[in-house]
Amino acid sequence: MIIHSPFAELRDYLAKIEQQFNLAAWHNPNNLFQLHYDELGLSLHKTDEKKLGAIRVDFVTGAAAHRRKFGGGKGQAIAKAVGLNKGVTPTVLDGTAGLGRDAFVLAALGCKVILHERNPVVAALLYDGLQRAYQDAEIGAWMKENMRMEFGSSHQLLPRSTDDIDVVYLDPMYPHRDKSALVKKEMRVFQDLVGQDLDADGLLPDALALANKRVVVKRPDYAPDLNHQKPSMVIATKKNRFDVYIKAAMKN
Ligand SMILES: C[S@@+](CC[C@H](N)C(=O)[O-])C[C@H]1O[C@@H](n2cnc3c(N)ncnc32)[C@H](O)[C@@H]1O
Repeated sequence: MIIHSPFAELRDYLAKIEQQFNLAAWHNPNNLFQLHYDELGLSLHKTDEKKLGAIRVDFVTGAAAHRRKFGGGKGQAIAKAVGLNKGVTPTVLDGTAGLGRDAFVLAALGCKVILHERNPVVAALLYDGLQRAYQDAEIGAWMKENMRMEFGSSHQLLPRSTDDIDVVYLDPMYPHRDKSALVKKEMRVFQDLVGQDLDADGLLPDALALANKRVVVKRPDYAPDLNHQKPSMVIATKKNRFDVYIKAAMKN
């Protein structure tokens, strides 16, 4: 897979991304997926579903900017799940980063977040989104301080981590029941791009070994417990739940 772009001056940067994430070796079934780089950065397109539009990572404008300014509050389920309290801002390792949405929510709430992503195409999108954010005059320094990614599988990276991690956050893919338009476009593309993360159970023991305080697993409400392991507590939202495995109390 190569990155298409009208900008000749970006060839070196794009070649670096192609190389870093080994995009040439990635199996692109029937050339279904394409990567483009335009004035808004790197984006993914699915050629048989033009209506879906582009999928890209944007930490700087739109919904991300709003969230950064207004946070979303420590009352929201994800904040409760990772144990955010007054004065407590844990270091979180997001072992299944995807496009970094949840990681950004956590960073906006004050956490320092390390992101792991193993899918080369998703990792390239995430990397480019982070690079553009790092260069932003307003949030660049804050982003560099609070969000960094590592390309690879958490199956290898979690046991090797030397970071002092309070919380490991996991949100592996799980088969969606709902095939209707209700399933967000991004989720549908992800199903085809990434598959089902059938090896996700194996992440829990490594996550529990690494986290000082807790492991949080995001699941659709109908999914079984990860690794068939009962959580210490469950925080339910409309369609998802956060299974929380507590190791130690959150303190400053
Ligand atoms: C459901 S998405 C995560 C979405 C993410 N929480 C967000 O808010 O954008 C799951 C992602 O985890 C990645 N993933 C699954 N297992 C992984 C592993 N063992 N190591 C690294 N990434 C993994 C998949 O490639 C996929 O991109």
